[in-house]
Amino acid sequence: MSRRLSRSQDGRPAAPVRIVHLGLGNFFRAHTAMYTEQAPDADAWGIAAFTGRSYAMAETMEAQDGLYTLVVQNPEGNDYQVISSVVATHPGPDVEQLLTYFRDPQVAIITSTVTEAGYVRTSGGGLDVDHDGVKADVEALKGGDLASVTTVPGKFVAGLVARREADAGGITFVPCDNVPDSGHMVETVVRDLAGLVDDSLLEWVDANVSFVTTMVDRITPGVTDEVREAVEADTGVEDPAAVATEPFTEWVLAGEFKNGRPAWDEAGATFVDDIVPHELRKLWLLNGSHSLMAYAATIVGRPTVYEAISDPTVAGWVNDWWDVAAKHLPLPAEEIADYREALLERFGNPRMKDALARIAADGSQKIPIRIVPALNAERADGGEPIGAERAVAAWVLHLRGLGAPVNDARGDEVTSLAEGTLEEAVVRVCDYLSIADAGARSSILTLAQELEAAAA
Ligand SMILES: NC(=O)c1ccc[n+]([C@@H]2O[C@H](COP(=O)([O-])OP(=O)(O)OC[C@H]3O[C@@H](n4cnc5c(N)ncnc54)[C@H](O)[C@@H]3O)[C@@H](O)[C@H]2O)c1
Ligand SMILES: O=P(O)(O)OC[C@@H](O)[C@@H](O)[C@H](O)[C@H](O)CO
Repeated sequence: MSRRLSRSQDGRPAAPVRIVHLGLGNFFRAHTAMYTEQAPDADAWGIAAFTGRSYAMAETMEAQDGLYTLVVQNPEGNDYQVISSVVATHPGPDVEQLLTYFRDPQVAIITSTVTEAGYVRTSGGGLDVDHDGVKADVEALKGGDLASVTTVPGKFVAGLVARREADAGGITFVPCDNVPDSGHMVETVVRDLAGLVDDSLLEWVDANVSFVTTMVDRITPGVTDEVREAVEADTGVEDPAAVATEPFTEWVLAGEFKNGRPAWDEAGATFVDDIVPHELRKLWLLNGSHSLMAYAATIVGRPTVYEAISDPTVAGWVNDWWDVAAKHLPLPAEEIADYREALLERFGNPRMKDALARIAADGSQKIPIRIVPALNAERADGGEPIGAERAVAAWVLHLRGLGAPVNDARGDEVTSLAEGTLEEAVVRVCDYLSIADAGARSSILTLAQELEAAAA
């Protein structure tokens, strides 16, 4: 007879809320919440977590007092750990509750994993002021109706307005999405929005708010019934909030904390002054090859990372891309070689069922930062970055309906780029991605034709 998790039965008292998290998804449960759990001062740092737009995970976790099972899928078998750092869960639309936390001087940190698209930016990196949700948030904030905001930047700014009114002191944003210079990214959207609704907030932000940049790494697939069944069979717990992940984990942070932080360093996180090499290593080598496989490997009938990397042709494409990226990474060759080797091992973990359809989502936010910088840099150096160009070619075909389905925050805009003949599609997508080099465009067309011919 299986049981459900509960704090009283599992002997896990709840810590006071000092961290608020936006985006109660799989990755947060596998990574950020786990670091807080493992910090030696975890009993002082409880997390209140909000879902995005839905209610489901908040309700599921509330029913088990925020506890959940973390499943580490080692190649040789699972490890199970009950995580207790999440002490309260709330549906994303409950902005009143979010404001209550912002008004609390004890709350010191706002973490987020809301996907790249959640920060509602233009391709230039600023707040997308033409976005309908942002426009509505501007009006709500101007009218003092803080609880009506719906976008993530809207929630951040509403929270800061509430915190200033409550004179609750310093606070730090710690975004944990796969975005380079993520602290600066959040600072930009917050400042852009604050500037539109209340200029005086900017000065208060200068004095009271800091933005920490992070590099986060732990491959966390969507949860399957197989995972939940293994938890029940092996631990006797029926846990609808269980999440499965790989053994590897990394968290690198840079920046100042205004109001303290957990001893995450003692739980394995690394604090650095210069985060750029760490970000680029991970974003280009791991996420770049992920995106390449998500588009190219699904076209040739490989639906998961494991199946893709086990196919020598796809593995060759990944290596082609890594060869391009390696030339433009500001890192010692040996470090890059070690990371490539480790990635092959991680991708080759047969127990991880990581669907490439998950990774394919929101390519409009990912291809420009994961692939295009190295592609353009190599062309500018007179090289032929075929490994990068193949990723773009595959994305063009993906937008034309081949391979993984399109699920993109800018779906209408980017699929319309790929209409018409393949030649027209390549030109429009290259314009969109700022790939101007004629040789690159011609190579992308040839590679797209080859991939189309190889489609499963
Ligand atoms: N899964 C991984 O392997 C992994 C690893 C490193 C980093 N990340 C980062 O974490 C992010 C989330 O990944 P996940 O696996 O937790 O996904 P997930 O789908 O499990 O969770 C995403 C969360 O973000 C919310 N969300 C989505 N779009 C939003 C929007 N437009 N506005 C507000 N909230 C929104 C969702 O409601 C959900 O709570 C990724 O986009 C990535 O940047 C993921
Ligand atoms: O999470 P996304 O959507 O930004 O990217 C998909 C994957 O590349 C990503 O989730 C990786 O699994 C992760 O970044 C590994 O740390």
